[in-house]
Amino acid sequence: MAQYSLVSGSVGLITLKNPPVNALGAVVRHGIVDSVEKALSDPKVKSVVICGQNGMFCGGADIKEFGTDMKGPPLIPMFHSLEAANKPVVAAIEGGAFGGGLELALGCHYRIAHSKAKVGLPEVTLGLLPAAAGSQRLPRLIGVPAALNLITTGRHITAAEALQLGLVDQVADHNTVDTAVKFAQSVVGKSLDSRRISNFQCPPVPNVDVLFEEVMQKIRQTSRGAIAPIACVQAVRAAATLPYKDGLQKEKELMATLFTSGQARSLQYCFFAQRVVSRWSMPNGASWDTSKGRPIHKAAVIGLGTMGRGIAVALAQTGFSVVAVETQEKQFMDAKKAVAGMLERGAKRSGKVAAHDKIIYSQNLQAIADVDLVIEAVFEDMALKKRVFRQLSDVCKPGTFLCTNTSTLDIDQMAAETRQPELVVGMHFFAPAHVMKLLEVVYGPRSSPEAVAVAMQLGKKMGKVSVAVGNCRGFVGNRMLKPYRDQAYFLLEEGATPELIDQALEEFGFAMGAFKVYDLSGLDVGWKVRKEEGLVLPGGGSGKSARIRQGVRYSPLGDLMCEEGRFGQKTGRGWYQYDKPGSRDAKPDPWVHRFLEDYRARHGLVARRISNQEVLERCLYAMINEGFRILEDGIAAGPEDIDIIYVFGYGWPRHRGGPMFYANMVGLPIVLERLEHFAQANPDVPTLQPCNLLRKLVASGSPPISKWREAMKNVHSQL
Ligand SMILES: CCCCCCCCCCCCC/C=C/C(=O)SCCNC(=O)CCNC(=O)[C@H](O)C(C)(C)COP(=O)(O)OP(=O)(O)OC[C@H]1O[C@@H](n2cnc3c(N)ncnc32)[C@H](O)[C@@H]1OP(=O)(O)O
Repeated sequence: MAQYSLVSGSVGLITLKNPPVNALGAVVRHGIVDSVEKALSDPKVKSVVICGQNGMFCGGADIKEFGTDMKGPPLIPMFHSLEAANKPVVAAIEGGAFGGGLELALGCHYRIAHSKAKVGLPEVTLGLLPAAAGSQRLPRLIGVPAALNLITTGRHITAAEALQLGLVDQVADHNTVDTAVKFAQSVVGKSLDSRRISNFQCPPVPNVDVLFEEVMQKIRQTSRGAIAPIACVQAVRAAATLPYKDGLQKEKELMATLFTSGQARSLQYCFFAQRVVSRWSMPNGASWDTSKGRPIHKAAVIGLGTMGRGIAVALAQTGFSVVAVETQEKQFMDAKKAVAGMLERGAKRSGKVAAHDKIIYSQNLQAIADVDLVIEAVFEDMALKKRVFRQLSDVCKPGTFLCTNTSTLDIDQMAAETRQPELVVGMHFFAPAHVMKLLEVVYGPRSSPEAVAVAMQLGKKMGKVSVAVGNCRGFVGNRMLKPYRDQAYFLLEEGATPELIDQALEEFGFAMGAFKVYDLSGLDVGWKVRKEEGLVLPGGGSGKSARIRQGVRYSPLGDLMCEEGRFGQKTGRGWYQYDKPGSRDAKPDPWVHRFLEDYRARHGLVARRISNQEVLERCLYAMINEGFRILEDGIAAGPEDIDIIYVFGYGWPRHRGGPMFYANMVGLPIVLERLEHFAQANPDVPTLQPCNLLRKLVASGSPPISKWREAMKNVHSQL
């Protein structure tokens, strides 16, 4: 609702009330219309202030309404009547004004923001554009280049930046509503014509065509198939080149295309999924609302390789005191230098002081005796990790949380080496750990809810999107990656090239195809793991054993590449060729094509034409099938957890919602039918066998993804 009151004898105060963010649902819109009518018709009222309750102006249109019939007053006429009012209307922005909330403020004659408030037009992140005239008013107010930047990125800006851009008229340090009321009284009687933004001409831009062409080109390169950023550019272009009324018409047409698009549905799903996963739960019933964490003041990082360095930086930048331990002399010296550089660069980017004084370096494990939490990031070797956990258990004070950054290993085996296994959890960061947003928090059978709560809270403080998952090989992310990668290799055997597969995946929207990722992360990493698992045979093996291991289909292609010393970018040769070791510019390599042809000839394989569609179906459906198995096994609490892991940690295009949402969009019967087809053709690939949960969902009429958790409960109770 919106509450109306008369304050200071002559100011009509309209307070938006729709917790938690005062979104502009139908009831609020009715409230605004009624309140404005009251204010404008009351002769005692000389000016109007609009604010939001509980220190929050407005989070925008109510996203939950988008899938409904959206009754109630529409936003555009409402904002026009505010702008046309003959009494000054002032927006008092506390907390934030986003999307429709900022568009409401742009319909007002003046805007006053609290110094801690943020504003923005994040519609693009929801697959939309600011279609309540925001795409037309903002460029008229702050100019085309600045508006283009805000509208196409959706970024939230501070009140200080908004003031600098001319988006707000004043910044208040204390009571924003009081300041706005006084301000509203002070402008009574002043002409309002110059305050009605829709009357403004866009400030002229030299070479407007060149500017839009450049921006469009950049967006086409970076948007990876997302349509909303392109529509945003087109809408701002209309503002720059057309009269307001025509621009508004263009905005409406563009919005009509976006509003019902699959991309908008996917992005809005991601918005809510991100919030769903923060409300974690464990199979034993413990959850975010019943389990309290403990405050962490001082943390330690053990092992200063690539991951340990990033984790130490992320902790220090968040404000934690960190003890960074590395026992090997050379690594220790290198790490100190590297961490200092990372902190300097971070400080330069953020404009803050580099947090050097937050880190104490040590080569001695005794230095961590008084820390509250340890994150172990030593080499991915179980024997080593077990030894470290034994030592940690001896050295640390009782009650210290012991976390491991392992990406695949069994955290329960590490917990078994400690005196308090309930305090052990996985904190799986993604490289580079100070940049990547995802954190998998892994609980084992003995992890306490308190330990999970601590890791989840720590992740949140560090600005990570944290997802709680169960303990299994590879957890969620890496477990699902395996069948995807297996399929990519099998497709090479069957006739594809790395470029063909990567192109299909990149056109789908992945930041990088499977083989470019291999080259980036190093082919030797997986080779080492496979050797430890006893999968690697010299020369790739021969005869029957060449393409079968432990009874299932296996491609030795990755092993053979490593035998050739082709480890990827670091050696300047991998699935692609590079100008020099360390270079990132991947070029197709005729050597690889010959290598594949020889391999096929040796194994009697006849290359066939492989379509992009087959690449997507084989790689993605195999991955999705594993996702269903993960749900069936109770490793992830719901499809949202899997999707958020993939969007934030594995380059899955956000506008496709995540693998499980994508399966839901494609249609579960289609996914099932294709998996059955591929499984029949590849009986030696068990990961293509459709799993029970998928079959049961299809048998029960393919409920929408929001109902899968319920369906999963039934499956679990039947198992
Ligand atoms: C067929 C043709 C049709 C044609 C066209 C029809 C057009 C009709 C539509 C017209 C619309 C025009 C344009 C306007 C569009 C918009 O305004 S879209 C919304 C834009 N706003 C946003 O993107 C902001 C989203 N919210 C946030 O970023 C954050 O929530 C916040 C505001 C910064 C606050 O953050 P924080 O304090 O961390 O809280 P959260 O945990 O994120 O959120 C708290 C709960 O509030 C819910 N929520 C937040 N915003 C909204 C919202 N806009 N609508 C609904 N719900 C919202 C959020 O989900 C949380 O809920 P719970 O998880 O249940 O706690």
